[in-house]
Amino acid sequence: MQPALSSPRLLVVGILLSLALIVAQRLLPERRLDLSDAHAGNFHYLLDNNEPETAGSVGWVDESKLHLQCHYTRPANWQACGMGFSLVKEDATRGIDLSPFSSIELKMRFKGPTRLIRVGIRNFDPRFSKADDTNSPRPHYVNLRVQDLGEPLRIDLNEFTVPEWWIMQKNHPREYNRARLDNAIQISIDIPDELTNKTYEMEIDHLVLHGEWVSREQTYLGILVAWLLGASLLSMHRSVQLRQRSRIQQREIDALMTRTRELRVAQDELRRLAAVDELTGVLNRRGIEQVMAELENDDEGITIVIADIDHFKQVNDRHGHGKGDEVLSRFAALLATNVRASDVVGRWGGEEFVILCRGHKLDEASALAEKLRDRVARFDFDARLSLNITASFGVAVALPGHTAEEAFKRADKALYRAKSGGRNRVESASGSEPVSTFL
Ligand SMILES: Nc1nc2c(ncn2[C@@H]2O[C@H](COP(=O)(O)OP(=O)(O)OP(=O)(O)O)[C@@H](O)[C@H]2O)c(=O)[nH]1
Repeated sequence: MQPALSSPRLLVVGILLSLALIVAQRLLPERRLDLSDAHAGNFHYLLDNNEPETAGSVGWVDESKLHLQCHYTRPANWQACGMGFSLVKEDATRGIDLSPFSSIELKMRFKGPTRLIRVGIRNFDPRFSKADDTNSPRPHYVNLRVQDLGEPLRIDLNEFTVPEWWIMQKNHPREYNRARLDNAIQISIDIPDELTNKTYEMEIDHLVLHGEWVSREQTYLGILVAWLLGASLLSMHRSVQLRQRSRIQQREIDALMTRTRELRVAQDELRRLAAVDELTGVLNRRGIEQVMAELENDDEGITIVIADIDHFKQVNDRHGHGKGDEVLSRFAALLATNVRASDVVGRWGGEEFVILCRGHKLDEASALAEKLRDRVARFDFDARLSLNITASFGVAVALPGHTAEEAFKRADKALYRAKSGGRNRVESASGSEPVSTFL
């Protein structure tokens, strides 16, 4: 199944969102600050000299304070003709950060015998500017040709430069002379020319700062950061998912291994049960055959003792089949407890049992059979009934390299002799040769 947060789907969503942001940035309305708007409470003032009465006249033509005329009648130390637009409110040292703005739009009319007018921006820099020194805020200027003033002009804020005369005059460290408009307190328009005995008139139609609410650079940076953030979140999400998946897989592997172990134990138990006689708990015929096959390959040879209960039919007849079963169980237990741990006891069938021992010493095997015979004869199989039984034993050995099957046949023949010789006896097959067919 495709996960809800699939990578291709996220990629498409991310691309669409990025495109939408780029388009939205372009469609956003402009940031505007109209300094010529008479109703916006902007403060305009005249740029003139200190003694306008004596030196001439600079004044507003009407109450809009956007239209001025100046005429100096005699030269003075310092003269000015222009208007200023204040960018401060109560605190004269705190202006406007113009970095969100990119340009100034200016439309004005001008009359007078000069070729250039000057647009200036004063930036208050607390490192060296003083509130009571109007020349201390760093000036930035752009000169405009009078002949270009017929049409509205767009002046890029990057065009403004710090004038040399100010740099010379102040002698500040170099970094103070760099153009910087982060705390602009005034924008001015004036005439950088000879003023005496000349008449100038200027009228501002509009003076508007333009900028973007969110710049293109900010938009692209935002998109880039969002992509990086998204990619990191996605890779974190994926790594958590992978870790969870690997934990689940590990748990499944553990469960499988546990199940395999359980199955192996159950299989071993089944195998064991398949080789065990249900009534007596010793090996059954299948189990005996397996052990015989294993011992056959042994270097030490194999000893086979066959034990057969005498007249067992009478036990069943006299005491019932249930009692007969009990006797069989006890007989098996008696054999098992009287042989070595390395010997194997099994029930061949009915009342016939087999003891398999490693080695091929016939006298030792006969002694073992004799011991068992004696124990059986003296064992009380039921205290209440005083049930005593006897058993006959046939013994044979197979030398290394000889088959157990052949030794088994000889042990069986020996057992037959024990039975026919009166029972409650041990008979051993002489040697280890194959049994002749007429025996
Ligand atoms: N209770 C019981 N009896 C069994 C079982 N298997 C075989 N028998 C009985 O064992 C008896 C064997 O009898 P026979 O083969 O005549 O041998 P026997 O009576 O022991 O006589 P000999 O072997 O000649 O001494 C039969 O009556 C079988 O029914 C068993 O699992 N339980």
